[in-house]
Amino acid sequence: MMMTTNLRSLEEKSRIAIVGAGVFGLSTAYHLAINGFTDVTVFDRSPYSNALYDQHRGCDAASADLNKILRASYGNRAEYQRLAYAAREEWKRWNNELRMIRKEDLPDGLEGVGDLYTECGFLRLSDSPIHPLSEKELAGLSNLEKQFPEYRLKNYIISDSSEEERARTDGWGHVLDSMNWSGTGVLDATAGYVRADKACVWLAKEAKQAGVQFIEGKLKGNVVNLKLVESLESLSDSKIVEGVMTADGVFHPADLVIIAAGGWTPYLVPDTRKLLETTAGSIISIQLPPLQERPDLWDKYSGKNWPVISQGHDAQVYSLPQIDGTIKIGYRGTKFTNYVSLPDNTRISVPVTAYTTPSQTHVPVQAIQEIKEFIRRHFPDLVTLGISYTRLCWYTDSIDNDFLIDYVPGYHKTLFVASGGSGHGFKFAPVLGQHVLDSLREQETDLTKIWRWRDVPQGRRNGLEEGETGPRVLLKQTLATEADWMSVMNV
Ligand SMILES: Cc1cc2nc3c(=O)[nH]c(=O)nc-3n(C[C@H](O)[C@H](O)[C@H](O)COP(=O)(O)OP(=O)(O)OC[C@H]3O[C@@H](n4cnc5c(N)ncnc54)[C@H](O)[C@@H]3O)c2cc1C
Repeated sequence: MMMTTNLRSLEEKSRIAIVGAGVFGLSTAYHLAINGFTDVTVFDRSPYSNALYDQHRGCDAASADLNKILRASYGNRAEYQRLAYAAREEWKRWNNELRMIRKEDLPDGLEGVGDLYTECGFLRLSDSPIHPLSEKELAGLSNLEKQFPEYRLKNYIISDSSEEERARTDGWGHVLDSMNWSGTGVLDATAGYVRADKACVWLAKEAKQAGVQFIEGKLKGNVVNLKLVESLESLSDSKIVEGVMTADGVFHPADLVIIAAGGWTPYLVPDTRKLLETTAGSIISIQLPPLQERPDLWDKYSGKNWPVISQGHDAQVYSLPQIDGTIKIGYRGTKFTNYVSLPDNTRISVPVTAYTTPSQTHVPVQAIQEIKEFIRRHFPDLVTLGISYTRLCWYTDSIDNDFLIDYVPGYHKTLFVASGGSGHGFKFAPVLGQHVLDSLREQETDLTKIWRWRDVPQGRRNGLEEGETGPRVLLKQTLATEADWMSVMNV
């Protein structure tokens, strides 16, 4: 068969296969469908957007999580600030939509969910007299204040712990008092948290209603290969993807394949390996005693009384308010990598699926120690409760923290990548796909420009190589031994 080398054009009837049902895949699918695309299929090997799946166990998707932070303070990155506020409006709209649904009509998995977005505020702490924000971030704040008057009104910079300062925090002083904390901090009362797992269920439901097909499961949803047009496979600069192969041996033809596979993206698309690297963040949970026993703790740590709190530059350790009695605390100070050898002798970092009980050893000791210190200092009333579970959560870091959303060069517009969430992608779930669509249509905007395929800046190449010292460490070198694990886990 003669193959054309013309670029494929995107049409509403194009067969589009999306690999990955995290927020990048789900949001893209949803926005394609509501914009008239009629043949969109999402593949995922973990059916975690399905209400019946236990979100927290055995799933390596970054999006499958209890909650995520929504904030708009983005250093001096006005594009993300604007996008975060646009997303915030949509999260509020989703809240309203959910509130309008009668209890008995709520979709499976969303029973009793309440709001998807809770505006509880975000308090960033530093113990040093130096402000917790860098100069760059401070410049960003003043930029935000200029653009968003609401932000100016609801952003409190606390430079000491005086009564007067506390009085200026609109009632948030009780949090500082309870933490027995004095130092510098910034409280952004226009931020909060979103229910991550529930939002995926909601977005998947919306996408299905708009006509998106889902193929999920270990075999039928597991994309093992991109199928290239045979006669062109040997010509490296002239490839056409004609569909995906799943682990059950079925070939699914497609005019366009969108890879939104989170930490597995560099594995599936070798071309992305210079731009993306998969690294782990560590999460622990503390389970409060049952509500009947300790209503005071449930109340104190609920989003109506308690903000998201972080400490250190770039929120090295952070905690979120309780959900159903679970308090999540994360550590992001060191990036942990998991390099494996591929059959072609390249080595890349890939996710380890890790839901662990306290007796297992999958979270780096360093992370646990930093988190324990954070708990001891700021949550003295939780110390005796101990850690109920630990989990690695896999980031897909791009070289510059900007997402990677574009056609992969050399595939005649049959292969597209939507990934590189770099630890801050979730909050954009409601609006992200809209901008992916701009990229698909090759419309140049502020966002498509920063997310497009790019060259690795000079001198940055080594930043993505194995074994780099400093803030990136090989995971296997950092795990606790079974013998010392139990003592590490006791707060
Ligand atoms: C610890 C942690 C904390 C974070 N905190 C925040 C936060 O507070 N606020 C915020 O905005 N963002 C946060 N993020 C970032 C955010 O979670 C991510 O940017 C976002 O969830 C990435 O979504 P994704 O769709 O790219 O990937 P994922 O959610 O990882 O989804 C990828 C999907 O692809 C599937 N997949 C992979 N390979 C295949 C295959 N071969 N076949 C079929 N399916 C496949 C996987 O099963 C998975 O479901 C955090 C991330 C981490 C790790």
